[in-house]
Amino acid sequence: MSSSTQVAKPPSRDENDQESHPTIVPGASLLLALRLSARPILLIGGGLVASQRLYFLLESDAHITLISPSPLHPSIQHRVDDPITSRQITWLDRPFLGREDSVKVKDFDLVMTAIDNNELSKEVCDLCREERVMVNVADIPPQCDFYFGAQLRRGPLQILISTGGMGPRAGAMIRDIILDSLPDNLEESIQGIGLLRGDLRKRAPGVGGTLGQERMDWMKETCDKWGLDQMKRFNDDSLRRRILDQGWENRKIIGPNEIDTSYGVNVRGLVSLDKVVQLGSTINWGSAVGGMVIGASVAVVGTMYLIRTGVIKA
Ligand SMILES: C[C@@]1(CC(=O)O)C2=NC(=C\c3[nH]c(c(CCC(=O)O)c3CC(=O)O)Cc3[nH]c(c(CC(=O)O)c3CCC(=O)O)/C=C3\N/C(=C\2)[C@@H](CCC(=O)O)[C@]3(C)CC(=O)O)/[C@H]1CCC(=O)O
Ligand SMILES: NC(=O)c1ccc[n+]([C@@H]2O[C@H](COP(=O)([O-])OP(=O)(O)OC[C@H]3O[C@@H](n4cnc5c(N)ncnc54)[C@H](O)[C@@H]3O)[C@@H](O)[C@H]2O)c1
Repeated sequence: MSSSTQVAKPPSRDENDQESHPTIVPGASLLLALRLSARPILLIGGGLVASQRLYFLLESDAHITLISPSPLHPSIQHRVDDPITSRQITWLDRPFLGREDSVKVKDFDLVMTAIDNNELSKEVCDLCREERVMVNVADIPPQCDFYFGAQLRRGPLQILISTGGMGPRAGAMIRDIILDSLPDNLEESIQGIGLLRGDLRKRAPGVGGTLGQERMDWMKETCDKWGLDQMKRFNDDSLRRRILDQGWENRKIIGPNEIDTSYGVNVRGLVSLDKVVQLGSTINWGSAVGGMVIGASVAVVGTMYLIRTGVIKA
């Protein structure tokens, strides 16, 4: 890693941790994930660049007011004609008139222009500054409040590459390198961890405080212990229940090798009877019932093991 590499890492809670005060290297963009569901967005222009903007706006569930005279780029026309996506688009088939236009930038959360008219782009930009509306001007990067970037999406995972306006093509190439190096089934793992977080929040609701801190610490350590690949197993309802019963309820971090698949009998060597009894006393039996179908078959194997090792008399 080169000395100028910045790994985005928030300051830690440890006040003595030197990494809590990383050097500030100015000039970066603030990378965010905008949540635009049903938000009004103004898109001016109907060519190739506007068609790319429209695609990402549709995926983010925004409502787009599109101002551009016919003919539209075929991909935009397709979205306007498609009954599913057309609900998200209000198309005004005419040129935008700048300051004189009846459509006002102040009525939108974001404005994007992708037109082949530099003077009009500057005017749109001025209007947005006056109203403090964030604007992307495809043909004048220095006037942009935000840039697009090369993107990839795999289910809930989204990655955006920015080169700070230096080399959009290089950004796309870097995106392809990342795409090739991503492990398979990543979206399944992310889905799984989302389900575990959801279940944990049901057991330990609320915001902040000691419980919130415990919840975050437990979640962090559990993620680290399972690792990205194994997290896909969290999609299994009964496994999640067991991790929460055995781990969270006892404030313990249970890894993939320690998960007790039978509740009463740990097939991986928890053969001491007091441990079995101890474990039994901490079981949330209500939740355990759901895990019984899978647990039962493993318990048979486990019981035979205990018999063979002499812990249980046949
Ligand atoms: C990443 C991507 C996302 C997207 O647009 O959605 C994107 N440009 C892409 C492609 C691309 N754009 C251009 C080429 C031709 C080759 C070339 O010129 O390099 C190619 C290559 C191609 O088409 O493969 C021409 C170009 N681009 C800009 C200008 C205006 C100017 O520089 O003056 C001109 C005309 C220059 C001229 O006339 O000479 C400006 C911007 N383009 C940005 C993003 C922002 C900075 C991103 C960053 O920081 O990396 C920024 C600053 C503003 C913005 O658009 O937000 C998308 C790839 C997505 C993908 O493939 O997935
Ligand atoms: N940011 C980027 O990634 C990127 C990439 C390539 C080009 N560009 C720049 O973006 C601009 C748009 O590129 P393009 O390839 O989409 O161009 P294009 O010529 O395909 O499309 C321009 C569109 O703007 C519409 N338009 C013109 N005047 C208008 C007005 N007054 N109101 C509404 N719509 C109007 C046209 O009808 C057309 O649909 C160009 O200036 C280009 O230099 C940016």
